Amino acid sequence: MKGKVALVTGGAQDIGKAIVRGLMEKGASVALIDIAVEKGEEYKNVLDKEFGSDKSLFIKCDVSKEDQLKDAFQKTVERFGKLHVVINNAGINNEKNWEKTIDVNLTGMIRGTYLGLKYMRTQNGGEGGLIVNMSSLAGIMPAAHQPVYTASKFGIIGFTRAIAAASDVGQYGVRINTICPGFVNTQLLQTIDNEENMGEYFQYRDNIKAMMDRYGILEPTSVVKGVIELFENENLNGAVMKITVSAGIHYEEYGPQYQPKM
Ligand SMILES: NC(=O)c1ccc[n+]([C@@H]2O[C@H](COP(=O)([O-])OP(=O)(O)OC[C@H]3O[C@@H](n4cnc5c(N)ncnc54)[C@H](O)[C@@H]3O)[C@@H](O)[C@H]2O)c1
Ligand SMILES: CCCCC/C=C\C=C\[C@H](O)C/C=C\C/C=C\CCCC(=O)O
Repeated sequence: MKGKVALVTGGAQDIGKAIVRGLMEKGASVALIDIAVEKGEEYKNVLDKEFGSDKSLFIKCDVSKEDQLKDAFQKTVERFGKLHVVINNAGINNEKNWEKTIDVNLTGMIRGTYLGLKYMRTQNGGEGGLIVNMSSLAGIMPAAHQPVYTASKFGIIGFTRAIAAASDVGQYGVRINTICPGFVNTQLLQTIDNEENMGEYFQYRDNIKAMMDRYGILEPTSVVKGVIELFENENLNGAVMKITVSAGIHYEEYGPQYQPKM
């Protein structure tokens, strides 16, 4: 990771914040992109003291806004000269304002992938690299009280597997993966206690809490381990990583995939 440049969306808090630190500890320079300005600037100050002020960059950006996301990628490359790792991690849980969930979780992630490819594809003068799109176990097993969150996370997996195949066929030099964690101990889990997020599914919050008790809750560091594994193993393009308390890091197995002839 030494000499590599990474961009992490939703990097000011919880899973994204832990990934930023994990990549910097391995020697990367990191741009953390987040809508939360105070948290982002505060974290950047902490990182400056630990790693040096030239090693990270905070950029205020709403990933659902095309211009802001384009600008964030451009600023990252202007500042660090290149780009090797993109972690499209920013995500929300809002079943009431469900269109926003699609805008942030799915549209933002698709745009983040295309922008990553723009700067990283070898055909464009990039040095290749890795894109990780944060899905969820809810992208594999439908979560009854999160239908739109589930749709966004299924969409991330479908898009990522398809674009990873395109990268193979087109020899982009970029590996593209999804990570699907089970419950992780973050502020996102607090949203189930909020009617503004859950809408009509608010009444089922105790069922969801019972699931958390049954399956257990991961710490963000487990997800960091997943990212490092995907960076270090170059043979996993398109793989869908699952992380659970009971089985740790493992991979979803799919049937044969349509593969155009080269
Ligand atoms: N916590 C879990 O149980 C869990 C499980 C599986 C997957 N995930 C996924 O992991 C990712 C991170 O989740 P988390 O639990 O750390 O959530 P979190 O709410 O704790 O943190 C999300 C971060 O994203 C930022 N963000 C939100 N909307 C944004 C936007 N429009 N533009 C830019 N930044 C934005 C927030 O400010 C925050 O810093 C999400 O994609 C989530 O769906 C979480
Ligand atoms: C069931 C939905 C809970 C919604 C809580 C709010 C946001 C959390 C989102 C996470 O991405 C949900 C992650 C996983 C839910 C699906 C399966 C449960 C875990 C099963 C297991 O660990 O083996």
